[in-house]
Amino acid sequence: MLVAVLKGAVNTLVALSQAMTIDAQIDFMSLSSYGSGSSSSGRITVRQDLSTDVKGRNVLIVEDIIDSGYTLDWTVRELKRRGAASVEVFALLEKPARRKVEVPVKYKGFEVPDEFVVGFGLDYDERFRNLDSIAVLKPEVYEGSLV
Ligand SMILES: O=P(O)(O)OC[C@H]1O[C@H](OP(=O)(O)OP(=O)(O)O)[C@H](O)[C@@H]1O
Ligand code: HPA
Repeated sequence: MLVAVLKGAVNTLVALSQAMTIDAQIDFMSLSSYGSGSSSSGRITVRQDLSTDVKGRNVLIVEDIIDSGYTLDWTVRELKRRGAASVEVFALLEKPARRKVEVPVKYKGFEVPDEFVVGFGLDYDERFRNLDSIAVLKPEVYEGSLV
């Protein structure tokens, strides 16, 4: 089954699941650690939990971006703790320069530089998620002068 980490992974989940040729169940977990900043607080908040018991299930976590790795590390541990038979990861984007925790990623999309990116589900302070492509946010925006 696919487990998308909302909100950011919503577009990635749609694109990935529609490209798959096998039947896959879908569920969602809404996690947050960024709030209105551009770096992780390191504290994961569960805004909304899965509706499925993952015990005994083969899970593919679908993430939009791995930055510090804190969100993914927490998610992998949590799904294993709940008894998933296997837990693997698909990540559309990775930002290696910012990594604090290493988590194995089976299916990788693209590496991005150490810049804050938005669009295709990714936000800055809940903005820009509905851009149809991924863009680098000008630092002036998150450094304050345009907010
Ligand atoms: O590797 P990390 O440093 O943990 O960052 C990655 C996570 O941060 C973002 O989520 P966020 O907490 O902003 O919530 P959102 O998906 O609702 O935007 C993104 O969607 C990832 O889930
Ligand atoms: O670069 C990013 N953009 C949006 N959300 C994020 N969450 C972690 N890194 C990012």
